[in-house]
Amino acid sequence: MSDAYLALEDGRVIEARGRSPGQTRGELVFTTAYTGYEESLTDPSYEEQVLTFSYPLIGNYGVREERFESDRIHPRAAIAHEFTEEVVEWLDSEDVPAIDHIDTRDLVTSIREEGAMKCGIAVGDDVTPADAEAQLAKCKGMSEHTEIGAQVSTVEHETYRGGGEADVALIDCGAKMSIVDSLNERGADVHVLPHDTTAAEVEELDPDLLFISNGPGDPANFGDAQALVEEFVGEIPLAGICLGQQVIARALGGTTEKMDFGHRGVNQPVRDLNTGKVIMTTQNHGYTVDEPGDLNVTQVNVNDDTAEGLENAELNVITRQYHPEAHPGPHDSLGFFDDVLGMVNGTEHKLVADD
Ligand SMILES: NC(=O)CC[C@H](N)C(=O)O
Repeated sequence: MSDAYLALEDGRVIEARGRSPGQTRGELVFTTAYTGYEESLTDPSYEEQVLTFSYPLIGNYGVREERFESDRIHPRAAIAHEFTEEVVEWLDSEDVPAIDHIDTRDLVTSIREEGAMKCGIAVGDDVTPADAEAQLAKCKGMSEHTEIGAQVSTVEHETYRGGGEADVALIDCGAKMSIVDSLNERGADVHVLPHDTTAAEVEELDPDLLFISNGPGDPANFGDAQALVEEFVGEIPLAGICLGQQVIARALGGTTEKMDFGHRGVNQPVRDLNTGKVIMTTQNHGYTVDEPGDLNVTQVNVNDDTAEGLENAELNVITRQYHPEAHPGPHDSLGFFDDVLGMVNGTEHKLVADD
């Protein structure tokens, strides 16, 4: 155990119990997910953020690598009311500072009232409140992380075979592995490509579908992915999840904006406007599509009416703001991947023969 301080943008410095040492900073956000801490901590979309778990006990069913969504922990620090020893060992092994024995109800209420805010954290035997404040002073806003794509994306083209029924070019803006798995399970081969892949490189691959992944930070900082969408829309089917929806909307004349505190959890209600049906979804985002451009809003968040699903049937584009791949969370929306691959089967662009 060691000293620990959390300095907030609202001027407060909160004392906590230190569990994993270090000094860092990031955008302070919270998730209401009551399960799936391994998946959340390895979700690349949390890069440059400090993740607060509102659920009070984190780590109660251990740490298993097969549940990881990427090869490392992405939040810069983690906060809970209580972390188990096993999860603390994992955080410590990756040099990710962690604090607990903190009133997370109060912290979450502050974030809800004042919005996601910058914070500084100092954990160690001799740290002082001034150390946490010094970290806060150096903290950048999410939009200022202009090179965040390079921090999370693959550098090399990697192929994950699923049966050869379609070739999907997945632009890795910080992709969760479950997206690859969901496509592989449905027979598609997935080519995971760097965030700054050029149109010429995509043309050479000649995929059946261009898929823009989830990812951290401001979608405005993913200009290369946006350029690909602008290049290939109407030529091949397009799909996107979370940041992918935002990038595709921007490419098709839409706009995005920062939300106050975002949506992070595993029980966000989404209404489909065609069927009237409400499903429970997994979410992790702080930006949202404001104007959808050439896309139609097909699904909305029940709590705040923000755009959760966008489509353009003529151009063969389907996107979701939430995470249909789950991991963690409910499986209500796995059918999204069938709909996406259905666009491939329904078009003449299917290049890989079935038989
Ligand atoms: N999970 C994601 O892809 C997050 C998208 C984007 N970084 C946001 O915060 O809105």
